[in-house]
Amino acid sequence: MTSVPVTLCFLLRERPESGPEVLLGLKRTGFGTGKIVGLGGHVEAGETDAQAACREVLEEAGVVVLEQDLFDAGKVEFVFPARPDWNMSTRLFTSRRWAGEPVESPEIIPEWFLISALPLERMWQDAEHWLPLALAGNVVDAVITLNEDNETVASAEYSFRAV
Ligand SMILES: Nc1[nH]c(=O)nc2c1ncn2[C@H]1C[C@H](O)[C@@H](COP(=O)(O)OP(=O)(O)OP(=O)(O)O)O1
Repeated sequence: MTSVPVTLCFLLRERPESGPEVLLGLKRTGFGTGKIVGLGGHVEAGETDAQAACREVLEEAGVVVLEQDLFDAGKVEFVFPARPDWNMSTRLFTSRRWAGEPVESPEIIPEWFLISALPLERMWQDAEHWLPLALAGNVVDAVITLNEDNETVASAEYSFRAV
């Protein structure tokens, strides 16, 4: 099975009054248009996963994250049996340190969400299986297989370890 390497990078901040928040965004173009997604995208030739994560966060939300401030949150394989060309091998990162305020780009309208109230009904349906684990500080190893509709979840296999 071949799969395209991609990254997702979740910026995390503390709100003393309400609790921890994560930066997600409304996808305006390309894969997942109309959904709330994590910031990220394709790993280009010659790039490491971490380099790609930093580049994508800058391109999509105008925020500077340094590689040294990324934390490994594991990986998710997205398997689309009806569209194998969509299969993605996704490296997950979190970061609590960055420079700049998120701004919208042609690709994403960024928005902070409470981790205790993730907008799961507006995200890819599979996010409920792996996103809360990754945001809680675990290293996740997940394989999500989609149904023929390329939307609903056929199976979700995962393990995780706390760090
Ligand atoms: N089932 C799924 N659930 C999910 O939550 N995220 C998924 C997913 N399948 C793919 N993704 C994410 C991983 C990756 O970050 C993103 C696809 O990459 P991009 O946002 O870069 O796609 P685009 O079509 O916009 O491509 P570019 O033209 O390279 O920007 O979708």
